[in-house]
Amino acid sequence: MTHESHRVQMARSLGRLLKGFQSLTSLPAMRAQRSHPSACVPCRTTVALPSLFSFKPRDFSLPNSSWSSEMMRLYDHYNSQCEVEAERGETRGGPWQRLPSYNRSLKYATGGVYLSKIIQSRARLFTRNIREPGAAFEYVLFVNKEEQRCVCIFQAGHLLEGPPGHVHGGAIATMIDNVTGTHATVLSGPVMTANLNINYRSPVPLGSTVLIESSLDTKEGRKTFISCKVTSTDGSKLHTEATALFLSINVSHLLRGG
Ligand SMILES: CCCCCCCC/C=C\CCCCCCCC(=O)SCCNC(=O)CCNC(=O)[C@H](O)C(C)(C)COP(=O)(O)OP(=O)(O)OC[C@H]1O[C@@H](n2cnc3c(N)ncnc32)[C@H](O)[C@@H]1OP(=O)(O)O
Repeated sequence: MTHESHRVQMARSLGRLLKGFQSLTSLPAMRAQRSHPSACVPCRTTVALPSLFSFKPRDFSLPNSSWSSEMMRLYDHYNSQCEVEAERGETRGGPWQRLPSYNRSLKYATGGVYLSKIIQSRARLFTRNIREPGAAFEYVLFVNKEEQRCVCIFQAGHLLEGPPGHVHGGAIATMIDNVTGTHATVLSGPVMTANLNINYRSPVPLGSTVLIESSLDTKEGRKTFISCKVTSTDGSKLHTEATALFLSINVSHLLRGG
């Protein structure tokens, strides 16, 4: 296989992946697969995966034993407001949809097994590359398409320390980029971060659970502008504020190395 045909195949694979990711929010239902004993929401169903996934990879956005009771309470709160499948495949109620989260992109895309062997065998999504539950980034994202906003429930583990007892600013920036970037992808398809502006207002205690909320400011041509804030779970404390600009890209942009 020539270098050029590798690139073409990878472009196709990435294109399918991004399309699949975006179409997730328009699937009949983003059903909750629950694995935590204390979770008690009415919809006990399985996760809907896009057809491009050839087998079931681990969905990191589902509860695990490291999740605090506050993390579980908020997960249940949003999960219980998620779209559920009613009879005959129709959907019922629920303004929110939970976004599943995997640690390898290409491996699970059609053709990705081949590509992953050559190019991507060791690549992992930055925020999902530590196996020990609770050690680093524990989070789940919910999207509200009508209100064009996202909510992420984030529990910061002990490996994310910056100032003693508090979360590293780079880890907070990573999560803001992750949440706003995912939100922009849902709204606009393939994008890359062009600008990220962050004001750190108060430190985030290590081990705590916080809310990261993002909302669409405006879309202008290829540009998607998003605002974001990190707060305590009761909303009383503002930890961080950010604005971000995402530019829509053609996937070939990634293959050219930018
Ligand atoms: C990739 C898709 C991933 C999707 C995954 C789906 C599966 C989901 C799984 C898991 C979710 C995880 C989600 C994580 C998300 C993380 C996202 C990141 O961290 S991305 C890495 C950091 N970003 C970079 O490395 C970009 C580097 N920069 C570039 O590549 C280029 O500069 C780029 C693409 C941003 C723009 O380049 P140009 O050539 O396409 O566009 P030009 O012509 O320069 O600009 C177009 C317009 O935008 C303005 N512009 C460009 N940069 C600007 C800036 N920094 N500030 C303000 N305006 C800017 C320009 O002034 C111009 O505006 P006028 O059309 O004239 O009005």
